[in-house]
Amino acid sequence: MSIHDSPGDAVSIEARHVTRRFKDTVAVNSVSLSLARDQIHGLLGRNGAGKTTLMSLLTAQDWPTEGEVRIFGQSPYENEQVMPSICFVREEQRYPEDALARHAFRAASEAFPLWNEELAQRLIADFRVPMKTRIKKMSRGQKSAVGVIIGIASRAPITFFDEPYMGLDAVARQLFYDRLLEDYSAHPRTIVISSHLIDEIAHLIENVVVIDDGAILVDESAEELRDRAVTVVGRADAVAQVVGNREVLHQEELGRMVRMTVLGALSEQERQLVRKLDLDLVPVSLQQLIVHLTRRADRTEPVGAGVSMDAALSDDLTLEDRR
Ligand SMILES: Nc1ncnc2c1ncn2[C@@H]1O[C@H](COP(=O)(O)OP(=O)(O)OP(=O)(O)O)[C@@H](O)[C@H]1O
Repeated sequence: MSIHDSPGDAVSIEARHVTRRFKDTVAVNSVSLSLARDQIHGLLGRNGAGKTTLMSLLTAQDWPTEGEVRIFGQSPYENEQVMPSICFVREEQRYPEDALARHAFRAASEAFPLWNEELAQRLIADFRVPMKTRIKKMSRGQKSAVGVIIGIASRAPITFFDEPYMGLDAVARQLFYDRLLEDYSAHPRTIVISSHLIDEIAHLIENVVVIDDGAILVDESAEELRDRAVTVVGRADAVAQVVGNREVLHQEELGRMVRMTVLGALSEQERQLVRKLDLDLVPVSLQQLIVHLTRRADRTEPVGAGVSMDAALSDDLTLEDRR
């Protein structure tokens, strides 16, 4: 029995007050995080927020300046039980000078005990990976496809994808999402994806982690997060009546019609009003919500000292309170 088979442990990776400094830059600032096992986590944040650094720490590819990372309850460093459980697909993966795709796949098949060759072959055909071209000479999208295939076919109990879509066209990205979800459903494991294309991966992710300026801003289920805001569509005067003085995240107008996304769930009474006024409620876009939260954090100091998203999103605050 390998360590990830051990029953009862709901957490696959835990970070305790993890800090990573590079000279004057604090890339990750006292982050504490527990990643539930067998879920797909989205790691989101702006450029330079600390995503790649945090991923390197959580996969034990890098050492924290302070704090501790535990994987399946163990210290991962030079731990031969833990390391084969982790596959980290980086944006800029380096391969040996003369390597062909088959060399990379063979190395992965040797490194990851749960590697599935049949799945790998199917993905190679799906992504049309040229098998006779050196990886170095491949296009960006083809290189990304090699990484994505390794990430999926490794079936590693912990798989990280750091912006895996670089250079992949829309068809190939969709293929990646579909194949990942298919294989994850049949073989659940812990997956962490960092991406700027939030709405593209929104349907995949079950838990959302947002990092900003090295600190965790949001760590909650995608469902809970979505429930914190609502989009109301219909006649402008009727929409205004329903949303009251809630904070507006986004608004689009088309003549007398308006589509307004506001913070704060609707009460049953307000839902009745929505029906009476013939308005529509549509699910809120995760991207809009996260863009808003990140912008808010930029305006509100200091994030690390407890200006939590709970406060930012609290239904109890009036617009005036928030200013
Ligand atoms: N090796 C390094 N040496 C010095 N500074 C670094 C190093 N790696 C990262 N940083 C700094 O740490 C901060 C976080 O970088 P990181 O690459 O983790 O961000 P990111 O969220 O992945 O960004 P992006 O979305 O642009 O890829 C940045 O300010 C970056 O300049």
